Amino acid sequence: MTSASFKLIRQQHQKLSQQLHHHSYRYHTLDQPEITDSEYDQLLKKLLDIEAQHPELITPDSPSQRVGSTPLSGFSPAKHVTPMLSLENAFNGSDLRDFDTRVKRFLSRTEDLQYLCEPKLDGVAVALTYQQGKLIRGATRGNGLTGEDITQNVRTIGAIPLQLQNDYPEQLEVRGEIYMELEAFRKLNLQRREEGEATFANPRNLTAGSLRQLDPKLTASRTLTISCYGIGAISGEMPATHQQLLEALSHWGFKVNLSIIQTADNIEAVIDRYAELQAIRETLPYEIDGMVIKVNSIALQQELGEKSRTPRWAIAAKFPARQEQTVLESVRLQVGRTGAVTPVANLRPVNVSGVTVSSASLHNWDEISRLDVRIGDTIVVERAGDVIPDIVRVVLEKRSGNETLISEPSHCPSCGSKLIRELDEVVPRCQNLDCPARLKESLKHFCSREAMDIEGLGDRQIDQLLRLKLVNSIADLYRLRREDLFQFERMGDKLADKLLKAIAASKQRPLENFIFALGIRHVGKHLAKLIVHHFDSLEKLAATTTEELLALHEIGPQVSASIVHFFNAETNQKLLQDLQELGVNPHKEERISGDRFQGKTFVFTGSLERFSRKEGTALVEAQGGRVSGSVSKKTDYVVAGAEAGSKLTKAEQLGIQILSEDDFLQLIEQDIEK
Ligand SMILES: NC(=O)c1ccc[n+]([C@@H]2O[C@H](COP(=O)([O-])OP(=O)(O)OC[C@H]3O[C@@H](n4cnc5c(N)ncnc54)[C@H](O)[C@@H]3O)[C@@H](O)[C@H]2O)c1
Ligand SMILES: [Zn+2]
Repeated sequence: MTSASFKLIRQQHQKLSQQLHHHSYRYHTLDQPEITDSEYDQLLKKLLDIEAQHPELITPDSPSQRVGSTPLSGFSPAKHVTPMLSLENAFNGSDLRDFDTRVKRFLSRTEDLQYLCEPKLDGVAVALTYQQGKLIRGATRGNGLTGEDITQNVRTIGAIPLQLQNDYPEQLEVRGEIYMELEAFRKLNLQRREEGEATFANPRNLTAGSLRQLDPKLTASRTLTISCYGIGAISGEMPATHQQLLEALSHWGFKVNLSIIQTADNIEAVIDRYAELQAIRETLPYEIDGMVIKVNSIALQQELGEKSRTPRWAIAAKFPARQEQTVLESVRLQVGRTGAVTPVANLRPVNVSGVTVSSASLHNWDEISRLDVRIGDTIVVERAGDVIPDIVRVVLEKRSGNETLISEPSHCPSCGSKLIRELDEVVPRCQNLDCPARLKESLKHFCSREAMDIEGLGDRQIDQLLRLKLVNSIADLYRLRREDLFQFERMGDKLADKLLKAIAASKQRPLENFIFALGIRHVGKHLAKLIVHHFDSLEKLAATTTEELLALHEIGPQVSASIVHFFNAETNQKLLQDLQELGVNPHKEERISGDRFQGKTFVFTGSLERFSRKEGTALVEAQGGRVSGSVSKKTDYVVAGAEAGSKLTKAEQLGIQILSEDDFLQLIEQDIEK
């Protein structure tokens, strides 16, 4: 090679390194990536390819040698006992076969080589330290050697045990991925979209943002959970295989994805499982961005050891990004119930990994200028967990010059009044309280299932009510007469009766539904529940102060200000009075109900002392859970009282989480406190 061409390669290497450092900082330290993960992975692969050809270019500060990025200074530093590493990447079967070859070349014996295939959850890595079974520290990965101490935030996550169970080791550091389920992510984004707040690009970003901020109340208000996949340190005996280690973790009370983890006896079986997992990716309740393959035997893991940045005994097989190119045809403006005007892109329909996509989120005008996206542009669209996909970037090579700029509107597309954008806001707002678009969104929200649950009043019917001018406010819903409804298209006697009945029935909804239905900014279903737990009646809530609200576990300054502001507004006071006069009488339900145990099955066994079986069952069912009489693979929790027998043994064999009576009550209370 001539010295001139080597110089060129060195320059290329330098440029890639700079780019990678920049993006790694944006992603790991600021939680504000500018490119997608797959674009980052491609850049890294280019760098690795150059370094494979020219090892002399590998310096200790090359992105290929470093994990993560600098920890944030707002947190106390948390030094790791053993480094938290990254994983090498594979993108296809051939990369996996290369991995298998490398592993076998390194090992002195390979007869009992077996792999473990785990889903690669896309969240934030944490190290949880336990002493004598008590959680004493939670830390982020940071740069691998030092992370951030986020103990206070981690403690608010219900799925992280504060106290371990059974025969736990005296010293233990567990590693896992904190993440947010898709449904919770979508709900939160929807709420933020309606309120004109910045939405999150994907659940990982949201998780990182919720964990790495200084107010534990904010962390607690976001429904995060965890999946544990390994350890950093352990006292006492180490299990023989990684699978046994994971089973032990589950036995001690950690959440482990046991049902989806599989062993594979050779690399072809691994590749089959990779395809299988990719096929079920869309059906999982959380985002996975690949599959992690680990050598199952701990002895073999130790023989293989680590490189500077990655272990030799594991690899991450990434899934391809769910991206396609299409054309942005036009932009429509949506007016939310708080008056926020947000832009949505109408796209030429395109199939993105099995789903037809015809619109994408543009988020807000800052985002539009950052992307420099214009009408007529060819763009890259990506599905990343949200119902509405994202625009990743503009394909500049395809720009013809005929594209038109997307300008920020000055007037409301619905009522024509002047829009105002406050300094700290990302979108402009219509200030007109009587704006038809705002009323429509408020009505839709008010009637929705999780709010007043008025069956038969969906989007279409609400459109008609407004068009026929039968309703000019939320209170008007309760003033509707039978004859009014006959102005509807295709309305018969039966249907009209049914609708009137549904409206009347909504007068007796639980208070938490009503508070949620009011559409107070920042008050989602979860907070509405919390508020009802503390204020017995609407009157008490309406008379509250910011100080009183701030004393509650999950309520911060923004939320408390918003609630007080809502009840101080004259129009809202009038609305509440009208509703009361019309007989809307929301009440506090005796037992706090929720959906925290939705899809979960409990089994009670042994003799229970703190509560009866019937009471226990009621508590589980109030949270949407199920109680069964026998233990099977489908059981999620076994609550064991004194002298529990065969059911307990079976649960232990199956690695099902076992709760003492106290653990169970703690689990129930956690929800009520939150
Ligand atoms: N978009 C950007 O600008 C940008 C910048 C930097 C990094 N990234 C992305 O971040 C990732 C790279 O960072 P990385 O070093 O964290 O590597 P990685 O995410 O590829 O792999 C390591 C991580 O995987 C996680 N993990 C999930 N399930 C696991 C399991 N079952 N077993 C073990 N680990 C598991 C752990 O948190 C671990 O730290 C890539 O996805 C990359 O695309 C993106
Ligand atoms: Zn308007």
